[in-house]
Amino acid sequence: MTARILDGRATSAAMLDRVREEVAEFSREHGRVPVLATVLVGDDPASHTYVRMKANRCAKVGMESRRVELDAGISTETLVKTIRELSADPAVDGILLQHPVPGHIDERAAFEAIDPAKDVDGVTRTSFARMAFDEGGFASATPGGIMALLDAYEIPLSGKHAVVVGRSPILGKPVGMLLLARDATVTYCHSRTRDLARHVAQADVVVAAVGRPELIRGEWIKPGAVVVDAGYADNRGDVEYEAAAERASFITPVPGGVGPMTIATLLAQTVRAAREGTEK
Ligand SMILES: Nc1nc2c(c(=O)[nH]1)N[C@@H](CN(C=O)c1ccc(C(=O)N[C@@H](CCC(=O)O)C(=O)O)cc1)CN2
Repeated sequence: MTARILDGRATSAAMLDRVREEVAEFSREHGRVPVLATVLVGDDPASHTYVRMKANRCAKVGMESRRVELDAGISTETLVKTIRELSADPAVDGILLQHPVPGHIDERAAFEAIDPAKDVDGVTRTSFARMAFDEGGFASATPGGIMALLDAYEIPLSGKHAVVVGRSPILGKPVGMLLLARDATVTYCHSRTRDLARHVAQADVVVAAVGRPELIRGEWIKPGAVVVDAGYADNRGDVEYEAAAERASFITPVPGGVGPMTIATLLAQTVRAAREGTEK
């Protein structure tokens, strides 16, 4: 079997076309465009690239982005204060704090300073709980993007065994919850899992979200499985792509799979936040 590609570039482009229309409609109705504030701490080149990509995509759909760049040495208190100010600013609709922040900063405290109504990246406890209870909060951007990609290809999930490799709060954990909400049977694997290969080999759907290039060997993939690779370290996936593609029915490439869907989801959720903000 040779897998069909789950094309995140094409799917996200279609999503962004819809976002562009929604932005135009919002602008006609409210006389302004939605605003996404991005907060970046420090000099990590990859993080700078991702924030720049987000700002570029905002411009392409007619949305405004406001970039806040902070010195690597700032304290948690200063970061929290900056984010609280953005949360209180009526001109800002959505807030994104680029992960990771430098090690001395309490990232959780910084995430929690985001008003849940503006948490378009789905990183707060409130968003997580709303996701877990299926109460319509903002999804974490990458998990939301993964679900949108699976839906675009009409991949059935109900009753399927999904194995999520990784348990980070903004990726592995929430994607498992979203799969569970769609009636998949979910197994989480992580760094202490014994015999990862055995678990992966049982999966109808594999979501690789560990950030360790090619950790998942192609020969582990069950023939016909759907493989979603959310790895992005150095633009390399967590899955041994060529070998996995020989066995899978569908597979995401890296680049061109999950990454573009992450940004499209972030922007879609920003327009939604802007709309919901005006309904209050
Ligand atoms: N606050 C957040 N921080 C981080 C997130 C996140 O969702 N929220 N995810 C990652 C990084 N990330 C977004 O921030 C991200 C990574 C990769 C891509 C992407 O589209 N990659 C392209 C390839 C890159 C290129 O074209 O140069 C691809 O896969 O095709 C988007 C977003 C960690 N931090």
